[in-house]
Amino acid sequence: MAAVEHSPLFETKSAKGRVFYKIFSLTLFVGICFIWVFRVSHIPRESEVGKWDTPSDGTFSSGNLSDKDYLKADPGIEPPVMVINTVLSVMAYEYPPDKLSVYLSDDAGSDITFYALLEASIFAKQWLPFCRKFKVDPTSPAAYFKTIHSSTHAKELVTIKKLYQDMESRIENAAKMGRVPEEVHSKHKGFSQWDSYSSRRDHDTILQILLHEKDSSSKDVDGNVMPLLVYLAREKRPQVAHNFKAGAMNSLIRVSSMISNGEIILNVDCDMYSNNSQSLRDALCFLMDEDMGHEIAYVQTPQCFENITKNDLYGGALRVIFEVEFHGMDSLGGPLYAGTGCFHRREILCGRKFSDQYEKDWNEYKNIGDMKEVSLHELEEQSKALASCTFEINTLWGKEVGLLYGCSLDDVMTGLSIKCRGWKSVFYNPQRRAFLGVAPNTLPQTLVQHKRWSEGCFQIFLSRHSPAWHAYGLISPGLQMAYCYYNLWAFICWPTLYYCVIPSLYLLKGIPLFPQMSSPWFIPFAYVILGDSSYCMMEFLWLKGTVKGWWNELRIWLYKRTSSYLFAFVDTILKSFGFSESTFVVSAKVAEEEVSQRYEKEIMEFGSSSPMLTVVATLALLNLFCLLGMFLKQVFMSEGGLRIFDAMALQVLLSGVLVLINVPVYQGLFLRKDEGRLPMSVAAKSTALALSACFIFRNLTNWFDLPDQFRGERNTLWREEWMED
Ligand SMILES: O=c1ccn([C@@H]2O[C@H](COP(=O)(O)OP(=O)(O)O[C@H]3O[C@H](CO)[C@@H](O)[C@H](O)[C@H]3O)[C@@H](O)[C@H]2O)c(=O)[nH]1
Ligand SMILES: [Mn+2]
Repeated sequence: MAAVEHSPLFETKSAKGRVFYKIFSLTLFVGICFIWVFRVSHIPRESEVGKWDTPSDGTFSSGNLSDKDYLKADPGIEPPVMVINTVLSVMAYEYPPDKLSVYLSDDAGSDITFYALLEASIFAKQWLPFCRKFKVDPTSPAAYFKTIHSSTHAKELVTIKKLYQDMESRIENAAKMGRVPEEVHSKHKGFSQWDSYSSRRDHDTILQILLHEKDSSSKDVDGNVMPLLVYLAREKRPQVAHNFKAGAMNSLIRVSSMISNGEIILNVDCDMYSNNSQSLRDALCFLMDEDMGHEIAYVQTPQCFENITKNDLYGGALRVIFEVEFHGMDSLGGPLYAGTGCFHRREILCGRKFSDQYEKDWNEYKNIGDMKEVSLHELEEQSKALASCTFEINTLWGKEVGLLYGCSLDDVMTGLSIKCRGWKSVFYNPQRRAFLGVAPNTLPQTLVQHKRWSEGCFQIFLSRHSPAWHAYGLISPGLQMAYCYYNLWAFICWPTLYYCVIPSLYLLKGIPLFPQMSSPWFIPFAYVILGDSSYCMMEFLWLKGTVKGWWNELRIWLYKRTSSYLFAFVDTILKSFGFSESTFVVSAKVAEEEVSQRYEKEIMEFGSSSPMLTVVATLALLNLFCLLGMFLKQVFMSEGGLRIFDAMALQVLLSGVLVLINVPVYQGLFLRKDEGRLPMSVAAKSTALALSACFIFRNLTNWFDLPDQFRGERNTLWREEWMED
């Protein structure tokens, strides 16, 4: 630990093996150039199809500032107990509590979430002193109780655990019943705010200050002040766009400016908790650094997850992004704003432009809430107006101020616009994870999440903030490229789909698309394929992944590209023509017992039927049919023997790998009986689609090939019987 504490704040280290890396990437690039040359010089012309058939070608100082933590929730899928664990974890930061304010944004406006927060504010009176006394970390009670097995303070532990469990069961009961216990309801005036509530999309602003210095009861059991705690459900009306998470964040920014006006804003998703009670102080070190701090707009921590299994079936750990790519971006001006676990300067988030003269006098800061001689009730009423759904009309909120609207990745777009205003960001990746969250634990959820991400990325690419053109000259070219790399995710669906479909169909027909093994052209193909896949695997293993984990990630890589990215691409285009509306599909955070058990066992969960799963299953079957078809023909009809494997080695390899990687899909379609299998409807649709693709393709190309029907030997061997269909 000592070594960690004394490591410098800003340090630029060259990665090891840079020379090797440069040579390697250069040779890969040369290989790719050869492949392009091959492609261009080997385009089949219709009348030449026969030719293709022949096998020949082919440090911290505590200033007078206050920090706040923003969280948001939706009680159906985001259970209140999880949300209050997030809240409690950040309330217990090792930081002067009088300078810490915690706000919970509840976008569903649920009285049960409010009830849970009320309970949490009472439990916190015991929990915070307990954390201080025993140096508890993680400070999320649920997570702490899970990790602690033996302790020197067994008695206290038993007591606090019992308190927690009682609270938990009260909240869970209320959630199960769907209403707050009558006696609680009548005791706390806060609940009366729900009297005029009609639905989660139609209600007034609900705002309640649960803990505040001015309130004498807001002290913990040791008599210490507690962090400020506020519940907010912004006003929502069906006819007014609420702009999802960005809208919620902007309401919080305004409301908090009235109540506490902390200089630094930390935002955390409701499904993450603080796992490192020092991280707040560490992040402040970057922002308050005398030499560099004035350039830094935000400090981003990596998104890490608590529920990743050994071989990470859904590639949820995002290892390469957070352990390699973000560090790389850090040297080019700083990482993306990833939406959670990020410490912002309030004024920069609110639109301030960079200037060399920008200097922050941290001592100048005054807590606005304290300055006002108003009662808590008045403060609440005044703040409510700031969360009204019409407040932003004819203002720059969402356009230049606060989080930007109109994109499913509002956070990444906001981060980019901050960079374009001249600021830098910092990637802070402490050894002890700063935050831990919940990664999706079913395939459909993973695909939906990646669809939202890739769609948002593509929207940014096409928007007026595009890193490709708008950012030109405003951020470094390297950073521009890095942003474009993410922003063009959706576009990669096309080449991936091409490689999943066309070579296999041509394999079925016996037409080589790649050079044969004995041709010199084979070398660049083999080099690029082997070089790239072994490098990716090594990188994955360096990042403490397993070989199976790498294989799983490769599978998810494929599924994302062929389904999430495809749908994201199409949706983005439709949206840009006004044919479809923005949505934010909130990720589920809890799963049924059986689903969780399968997740622990790393059995792929399909469960529901969705167009994305149909695409995945269709491609899996298409490859299976093509490969089987090819083998059958080879065994039963061909006189060419194994020559096909020389002529079409790469196609056989590609189809073969696609079939192997899709084994969980075949199992889900035909072999499994549990609830997590692929539904019958998907099985029927995908089988029909894959078979029709094979037949249509055969007939189509036969139609093209008719004049050459009898030209090459292979033609006669490979085209025939299938034509009877
Ligand atoms: O209308 C909305 C929608 C979402 N949220 C909150 O936004 C957070 C993130 O939503 P979640 O469903 O958990 O999405 P994830 O895909 O898990 O989140 C990742 O991706 C999002 C962008 O797509 C980022 O904003 C998140 O920070 C990042 O963790 C949660 O706390 C939600 O309660 C709202 O407050 N209002
Ligand atoms: Mn989430």
